[in-house]
Amino acid sequence: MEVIKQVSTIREKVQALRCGGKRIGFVPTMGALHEGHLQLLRASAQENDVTICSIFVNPTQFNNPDDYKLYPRTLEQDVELLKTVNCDYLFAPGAEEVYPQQPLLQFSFGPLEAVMEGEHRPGHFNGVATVVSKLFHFVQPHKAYFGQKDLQQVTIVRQLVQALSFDLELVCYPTIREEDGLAMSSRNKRLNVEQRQIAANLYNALQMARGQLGQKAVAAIKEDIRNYLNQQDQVELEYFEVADVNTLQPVQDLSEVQEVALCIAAFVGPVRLIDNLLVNLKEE
Ligand SMILES: Nc1ncnc2c1ncn2[C@@H]1O[C@H](COP(=O)(O)OP(=O)(O)OP(=O)(O)O)[C@@H](O)[C@H]1O
Ligand SMILES: CC(C)(CO)[C@@H](O)C(=O)[O-]
Ligand code: BAL
Repeated sequence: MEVIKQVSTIREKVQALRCGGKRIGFVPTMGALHEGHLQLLRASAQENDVTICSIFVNPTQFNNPDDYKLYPRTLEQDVELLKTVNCDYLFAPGAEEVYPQQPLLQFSFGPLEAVMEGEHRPGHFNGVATVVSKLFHFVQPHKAYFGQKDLQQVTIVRQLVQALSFDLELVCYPTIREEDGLAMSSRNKRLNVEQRQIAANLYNALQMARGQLGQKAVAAIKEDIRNYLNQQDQVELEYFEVADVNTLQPVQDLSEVQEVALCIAAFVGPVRLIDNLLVNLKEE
């Protein structure tokens, strides 16, 4: 596997690959790789001639300076993991490569960014859209791989791809979980042993909500989830939402939708985690 740090080098490499008729799969990440990332990388290696992974902890998408400063960075370990999944190139640029000038772009995703992560992390999706657009230009993938754990992100990126006519296929893979149900996440590395155990309650809460869907009104389910998580030490719920899976807008009346996304964001100790479950109401 070749590690590339410069934008000019990745551009040259990609141009040569495309001229040679190679199909490029791309997995953008912020590193501290885990099985969730590896699943995306394996899929890319299977479905494309060449796989490029990027690792860039993108400053413009962090609304909280501590979150940026403390984000896990494990590059050496990541390189070893990437070799195990047949990744061909790691693109790991510095911030000065990606942002030679202050980015001034303003994206607008309408109602999609007014809820959940967009509402609670001001500027977050502007930063994601900026860096993903740049990465797509640098890497020019035929296929780009994202995870369902960041459901709102993949929905926004889908809108971005359409709006800017990126010539690529976007694919989304299901959330990989630990044995107790906790969604794998790089930020889990910041949890201490006690917080790591407590964190599984986010998944328990989602399962509890799923079980109540046919029995209770949305408002009552939300109240139960808030009460359940309030009882847990070191957990502070930021939001729990029942959203239409297509628009991610809050659902009041379950009879009006076919499939919902149960979405949660909560602090466990100092670490903010998110998770979601998709539920097809007609199949429940
Ligand atoms: N548990 C998971 N299952 C499937 N895909 C995942 C999982 N965790 C992350 N991904 C996907 O991997 C890609 C890179 O994500 P990222 O590097 O931010 O990792 P992360 O684990 O989501 O970290 P964090 O949530 O702490 O930022 C994203 O498309 C993300 O949705
Ligand atoms: C897509 C992404 C790599 C953009 O920085 C990031 O938001 C992530 O890792 O999900
Ligand atoms: N994993 C999504 C990117 C972020 O939390 O900033």
